[in-house]
Amino acid sequence: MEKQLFCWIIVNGYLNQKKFSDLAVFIQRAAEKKGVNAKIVFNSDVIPFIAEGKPLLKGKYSTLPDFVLFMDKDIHLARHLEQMGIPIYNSSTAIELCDSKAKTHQALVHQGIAMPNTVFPPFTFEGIARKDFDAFRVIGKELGYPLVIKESYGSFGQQVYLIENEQQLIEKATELSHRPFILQEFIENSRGKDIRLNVVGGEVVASMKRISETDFRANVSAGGRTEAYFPTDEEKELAIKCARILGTDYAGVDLLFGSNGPLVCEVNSNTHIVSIYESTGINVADYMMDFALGAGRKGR
Ligand SMILES: Nc1ncnc2c1ncn2[C@@H]1O[C@H](COP(=O)(O)OP(=O)(O)OP(=O)(O)O)[C@@H](O)[C@H]1O
Repeated sequence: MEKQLFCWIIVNGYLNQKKFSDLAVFIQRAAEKKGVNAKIVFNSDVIPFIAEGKPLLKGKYSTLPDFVLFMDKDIHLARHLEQMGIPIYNSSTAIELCDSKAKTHQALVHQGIAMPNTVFPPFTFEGIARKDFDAFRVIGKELGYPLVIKESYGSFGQQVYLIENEQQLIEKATELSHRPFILQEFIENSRGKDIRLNVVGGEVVASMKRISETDFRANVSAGGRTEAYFPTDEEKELAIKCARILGTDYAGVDLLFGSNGPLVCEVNSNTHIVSIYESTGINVADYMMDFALGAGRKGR
């Protein structure tokens, strides 16, 4: 009899526990349907450490998994598991590139990917460079107003700000002086709407449109609603290309409606697939499981 496979679904143990638990249970059900024994593991419950030059784990577990679906952004844990020889999806490199909006845009820039004009402002962790507001005045003139500030590390639209004028720009740059961020031209044509394309193993498997009547951000947590969406070939191609360049096995690729075609907004390595199921009836977790089960044979 074939040995039953055992996987971990790793989710964040610190933030919004309910949201991450719902996501993990959703994936766990998909695993069970395929005969895989899946355990939900919070990143806070496993501690990577190096002892006598070897990567080891301490924490609440008794058996190591055959593979891991990594739905968190804990890059050190992800890399540590790889160093222990455990196959993980997505890879730590892909997670790292998606986690930082600055790194995502820089990874995509030479690859013919359409994106909003984007600026990487002067930055030091001491906040010194931010005191040079002349640079921001130049950036404001270059991008025009309104413009968008996005903290490099953020989710659910909570660290994305619409800046209407120079005064607001200086205030926000001061407020964020110790946190990395990027600035972008505001894509007026996409105000309050965007699309999310879920790409698994190089194919678009589900898509939805997010719409907000009240906020420039289309995020559901910012009051947006979702509906099923049928992407154009151009949109699909762009999403697949972004997922491939960033090395993701599965990704939620967000696109904006540019006036001359789709523009990449960002790429999520730990995409929340429950709302896309609710609006399309498509269970992305089934595809993710198939990918993980087949990846050994096909290679990444
Ligand atoms: N340059 C832009 N022009 C117009 N709207 C934008 C722009 N960038 C972002 N938005 C809007 O703001 C929302 C949040 O931005 P973004 O996706 O980059 O942040 P996030 O916090 O990572 O969101 P998520 O959790 O959905 O991944 C987008 O879904 C989009 O509706």
